[in-house]
Amino acid sequence: MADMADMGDQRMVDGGAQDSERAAEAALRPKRLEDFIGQEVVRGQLSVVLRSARARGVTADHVLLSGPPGLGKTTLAMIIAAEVEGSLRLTSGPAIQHAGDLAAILSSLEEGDVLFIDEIHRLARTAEEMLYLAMEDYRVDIVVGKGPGATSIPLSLPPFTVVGATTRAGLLPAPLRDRFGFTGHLDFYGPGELTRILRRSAGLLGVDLEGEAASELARRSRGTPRIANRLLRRVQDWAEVHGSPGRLDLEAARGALEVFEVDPLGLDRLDRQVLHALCTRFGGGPVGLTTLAVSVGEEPETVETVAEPYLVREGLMVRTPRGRAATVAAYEHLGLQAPAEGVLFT
Ligand SMILES: Nc1ncnc2c1ncn2[C@@H]1O[C@H](COP(=O)(O)OP(=O)(O)OP(=O)(O)O)[C@@H](O)[C@H]1O
Ligand SMILES: [Mg+2]
Repeated sequence: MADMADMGDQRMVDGGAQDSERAAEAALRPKRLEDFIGQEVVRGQLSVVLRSARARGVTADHVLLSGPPGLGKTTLAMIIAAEVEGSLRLTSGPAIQHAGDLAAILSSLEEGDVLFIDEIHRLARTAEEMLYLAMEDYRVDIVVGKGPGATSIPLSLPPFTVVGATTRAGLLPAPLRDRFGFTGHLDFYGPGELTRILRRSAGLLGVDLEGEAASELARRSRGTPRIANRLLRRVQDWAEVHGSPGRLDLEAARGALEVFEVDPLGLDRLDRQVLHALCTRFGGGPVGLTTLAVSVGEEPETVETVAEPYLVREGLMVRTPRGRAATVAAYEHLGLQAPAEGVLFT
């Protein structure tokens, strides 16, 4: 794998993990499609796309992956490169400030390379237009010189595959979306899938994860493999300091969940803050996304892409034409008294 030397803003590439977290994640990433657990629909479709390309001896179609953080977009991008036996080149929307940055990357591609563009919805406008041309016609226009004397030299590119990842597919301009031959949307994992992921990770870490402990962690992982793997490491820590290293039973799982204040539904700090603000400051809503985000000191985009999808999926929050609203279940979950009057969603 030939990673780009300057990956720009590293933080963007892996969703904000620190170095140690990043290394731990990398160690647990499935490397082939057959090791990727869950997401049966997307996995099946991808398998067809990749196998067909291989059978025909052509470069695989461009692939767009969308979905909330930590569900496996980067992992799948790496798997695609491995499956097509192409070198993986990594970059991200925010790392490409100017069209020239993208031109430099494109002009260095080799046949069959997989260019992974994380957070593709954050590409600069000019870069986006350059990417259309590159994806469709395998061509890039290199501008030489400045001002009136500038000329553009067309450069043809070898066939390659773009894999774009985004937490916000809705933000991609239609012309860009249309240039992807296949779009896969990743959704939250069910407890059964998370249990399998946890077992696999425990195997790789060389720890003995008992069945009940695995189920408990799976239920409290917010439908997210990244979180499941993190919790597993915290349970490992707990077992270590409580004198049973490597033995992860229900007691260790519950102990760790308590020490690290994991909510019974697996909600994290931001989830709870958003829900709490919605219930206590806005009377359950509906309230506009921006107002809600400001009240918890976050960007609207963060609330919308990181917290909201899971709250909606768990039936704690609903999206209405007039804004976000809490459900009765949200009040119950927070141990709050639901208002006697007003619009309340069940
Ligand atoms: N289906 C899966 N099976 C096993 N492990 C998985 C699966 N999906 C994700 N993981 C694990 O979860 C971690 C996070 O996955 P990944 O980095 O691919 O998420 P992402 O969707 O790219 O997140 P972000 O939007 O924050 O970049 C990885 O370490 C990987 O090992
Ligand atoms: Mg990622």
